Amino acid sequence: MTKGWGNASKSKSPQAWDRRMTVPADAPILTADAMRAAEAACAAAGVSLSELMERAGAAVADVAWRMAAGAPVLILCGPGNNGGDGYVAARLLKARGAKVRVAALAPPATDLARAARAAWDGPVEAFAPDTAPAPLIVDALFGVGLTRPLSDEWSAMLRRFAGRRVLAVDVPSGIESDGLQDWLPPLPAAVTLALGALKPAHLLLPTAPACGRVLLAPIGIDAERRMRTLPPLPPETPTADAHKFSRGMVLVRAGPMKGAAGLSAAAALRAGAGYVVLEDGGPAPLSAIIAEAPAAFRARLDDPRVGAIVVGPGFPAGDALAAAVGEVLDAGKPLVLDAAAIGAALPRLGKGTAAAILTPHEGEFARAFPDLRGSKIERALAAARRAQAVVIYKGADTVIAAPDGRVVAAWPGSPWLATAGTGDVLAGVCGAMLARGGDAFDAAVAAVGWHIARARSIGRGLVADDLVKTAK
Ligand SMILES: NC(=O)C1=CN([C@@H]2O[C@H](COP(=O)(O)OP(=O)(O)OC[C@H]3O[C@@H](n4cnc5c(N)ncnc54)[C@H](OP(=O)(O)O)[C@@H]3O)[C@@H](O)[C@H]2O)[C@@H](O)CC1
Ligand SMILES: Nc1ncnc2c1ncn2[C@@H]1O[C@H](COP(=O)(O)OP(=O)(O)O)[C@@H](O)[C@H]1O
Ligand SMILES: [K+]
Repeated sequence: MTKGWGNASKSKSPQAWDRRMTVPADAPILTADAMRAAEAACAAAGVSLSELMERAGAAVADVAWRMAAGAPVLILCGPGNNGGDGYVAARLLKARGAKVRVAALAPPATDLARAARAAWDGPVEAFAPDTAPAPLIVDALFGVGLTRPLSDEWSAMLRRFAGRRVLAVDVPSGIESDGLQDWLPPLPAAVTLALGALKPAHLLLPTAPACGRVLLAPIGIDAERRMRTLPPLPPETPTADAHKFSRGMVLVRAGPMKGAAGLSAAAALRAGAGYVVLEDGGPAPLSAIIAEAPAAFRARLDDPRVGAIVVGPGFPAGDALAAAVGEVLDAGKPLVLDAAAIGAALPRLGKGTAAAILTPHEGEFARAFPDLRGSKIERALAAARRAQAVVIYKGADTVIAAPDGRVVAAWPGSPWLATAGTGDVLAGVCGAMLARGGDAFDAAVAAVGWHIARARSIGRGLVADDLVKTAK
């Protein structure tokens, strides 16, 4: 990833988390290249690009109409097709009776944008340092075609509108949509209307907070579903004939910091595992956890009812961890590997080992996969392929990736999770979801969804124990 904040962002501090930062659930995500391929497929299937732009502009006009609520609108148009969407929206808003002004940064440079400009019958101002603002600004300057940071001059012109309500078309201008650069936009948006699909930058740091509330206008693009946003949580009700072992049995291997493994074990129980065994148990938030001495725990590794083993929480790197990881890998059961257990297991993963979920945070990821480059999505995918395991690359912008190319981006989570021990909880929840049987990627997605939903329902004052102490 390119370091430095680009010209646009020198004076910016991170935006406070805001409840209005939302994204649609289970929505497709496309890179700029994939977007262009989808656009070409549409054209091949008989939907013209001008029809796509008309649909995009109509969706922008709809959202702008509601946001403006009768107040004047200023639409800023760039030279490309993002600007084209702006001209279409201007025409449709004017036809609905809205008070619309258009200011252009440069003349239209594509055939589509030229046609959209020609169909707008109102005046076009030059976007300049003295352009008068309006209560609603529609940012249609640059979308997925941005190839370099905005100039200082344009950034300053945009910054003058800070504090106004801003609707960004596709992405706030200045953002590199694939999430490869950390350029921040000079004018963050209250609402971003993603066209056809969400883009990685809507869901990854540092750009996601600047997109505000992200809405999706489908516009008829047939986006493949390999990459998507977090789906709604599946129902958790046990089947009528459930018994404790059919709901999944989870083993949690403890290290020297026993509280961490205790949290994982409690989380596995709370997330629906029917039976949870904690090796050499120390303090644990729930007394329903079965604590066993190391010898008895080792004997358990062969128990055919075991659905998943969790190792890593509270277990620093060293010989003891290497031995513990070796034993659980030999057991051939589905695994959750957290913290230093990831690096310890890596050389053996994918060589006939059972399904595994790895749960690295940023530092652990960098230690285990120091050579990987690209966006967080690309790095998570490359790690998953290398380890032949599902990777939950944690953080405020958690990304879940599978070796077969599936990705779920979980932005926005809950910032109340930024407290010690919540990663131990996530590892235990992964254990519960994995122990149900089924696909490890689906288990990881369900675990992240459970974790975030639980954190949101608790909110202010959350400590890791709260995630597991009560059913609600
Ligand atoms: N795909 C779809 O299905 C649909 C896409 N649609 C819309 O199209 C948008 C993509 O349009 P796009 O490809 O024309 O690119 P766009 O973002 O308008 O910018 C390109 C222009 O900006 C210029 N330029 C770039 N960076 C610059 C900089 N820093 N400073 C100055 N100039 C810079 C660049 O010039 P160049 O780099 O060639 O010098 C070029 O002239 C997409 O986001 C969506 O809104 C919808 O209409 C419907 C369906
Ligand atoms: N700002 C944030 N927004 C959403 N989730 C967060 C944020 N900060 C941390 N998290 C989540 O909290 C958990 C923290 O895990 P980790 O760093 O391993 O903590 P620990 O090792 O203390 O248990 C992860 O699931 C991470 O995704
Ligand atoms: K834009």
